[in-house]
Amino acid sequence: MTTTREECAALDAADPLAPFRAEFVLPEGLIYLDGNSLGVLPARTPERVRQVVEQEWGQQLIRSWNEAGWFAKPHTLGARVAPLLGAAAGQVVVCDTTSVNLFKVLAAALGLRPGRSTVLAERAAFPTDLYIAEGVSALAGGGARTELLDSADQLADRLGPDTAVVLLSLVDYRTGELLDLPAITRQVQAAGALMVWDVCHAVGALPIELDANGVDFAVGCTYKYLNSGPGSPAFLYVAERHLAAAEQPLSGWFGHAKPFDFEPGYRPVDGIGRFLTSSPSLLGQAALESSLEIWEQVDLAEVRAKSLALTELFIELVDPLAKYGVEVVTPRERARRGSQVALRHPDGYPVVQALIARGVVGDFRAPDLMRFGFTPLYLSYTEVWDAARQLAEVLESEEWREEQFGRRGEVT
Ligand SMILES: Cc1ncc(COP(=O)(O)O)c(C=O)c1O
Ligand SMILES: Nc1c(O)cccc1C(=O)C[C@H](N)C(=O)O
Repeated sequence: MTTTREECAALDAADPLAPFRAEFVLPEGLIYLDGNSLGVLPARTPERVRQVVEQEWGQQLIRSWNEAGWFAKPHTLGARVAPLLGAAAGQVVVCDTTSVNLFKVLAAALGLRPGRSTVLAERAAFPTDLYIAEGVSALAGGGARTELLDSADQLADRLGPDTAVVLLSLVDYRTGELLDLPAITRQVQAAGALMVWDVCHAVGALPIELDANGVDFAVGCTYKYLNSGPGSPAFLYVAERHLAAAEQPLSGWFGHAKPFDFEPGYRPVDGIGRFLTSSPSLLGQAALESSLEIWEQVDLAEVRAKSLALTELFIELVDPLAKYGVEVVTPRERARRGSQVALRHPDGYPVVQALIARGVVGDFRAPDLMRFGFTPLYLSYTEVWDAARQLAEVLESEEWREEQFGRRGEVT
């Protein structure tokens, strides 16, 4: 028995998260299934950004560094992101980008494991993570190198006395697979290595328990499920027990013990502040501040429950599309699934383009994956039903073959 549109409407009527939809700007007639790449605009954000521009910058000018709390923002925002990560305060700062933060924590982690020189990472990781790991390994000296795993399942064979750090994404950006954070963290630490999680595709999509699982380091972005806008500042987490000894190489003045003493030598401040480098981007932070006001009202258990229900519904509705060559790549087991569904199709690129032309926005990742992100705060069950129907129509009509939708292999 397939779920009907009427049943979806009933699920929407009973949805405890439904009121949050009014918090977001959703373009008329669009079903947005790409919030796993760029989250939508919160309705309250333009006003908050305007206030920072016109009031804090325009009127208060330089006084805002103190009076509007600009200096402290990396910390105050870090403390507000921390609950989304299952982290006590004092271990999270908001700053820079995911790539830059990854550079800092990987270098710090390598420094905490002298005598060990291997970084293990998944071959299928989001490429910037691998590029950064390569860069850090090259700079670390001592023959440090990054080695790639075909999957995290290989850890049992590959962890060894030379493994310094393991870097993994909690949710895979392509397949949407969710890894077992508690078990993997334990396994890595049992081998004497340190665990770094990239939580870009997990934060705001499901509860994350960094402290409870003794994670060493984590990094992530705020422009996906957290809705803070393109290029909004990222965050990093360093477990309290590492803060005294951890050293990061981007030793800019914001990480200095006394930045306004303008000393010639670098002296890192105690605590998580040593992972800061330079002046924060206040406008991006204003947007994050605004979206966090929404997140502070959200129960992450409800988000996870709805996320699983939405992805399950979509999988159920697209399963019959196997007759058009569609294969569900995302794990069906709840415990192994993040908040997106990836479908394999040899002509995934033009199919996604045809779907976008119909007002259903997903995306495509080479070589053949169509990705659909499910954001519980602003997506309804009915929209998921409608999106699956539109996909079925695109495949049935073969309209994706039209010239305008391009061909496989084109870049999005
Ligand atoms: C898993 C993952 N890590 C890192 C990044 C890169 O982040 P940034 O460009 O903000 O450094 C992304 C997305 O862009 C991502 O999906
Ligand atoms: N960060 C992005 C950007 O600056 C431009 C285009 C896309 C992105 C993304 O976030 C891509 C995303 N991480 C992905 O999962 O593919």
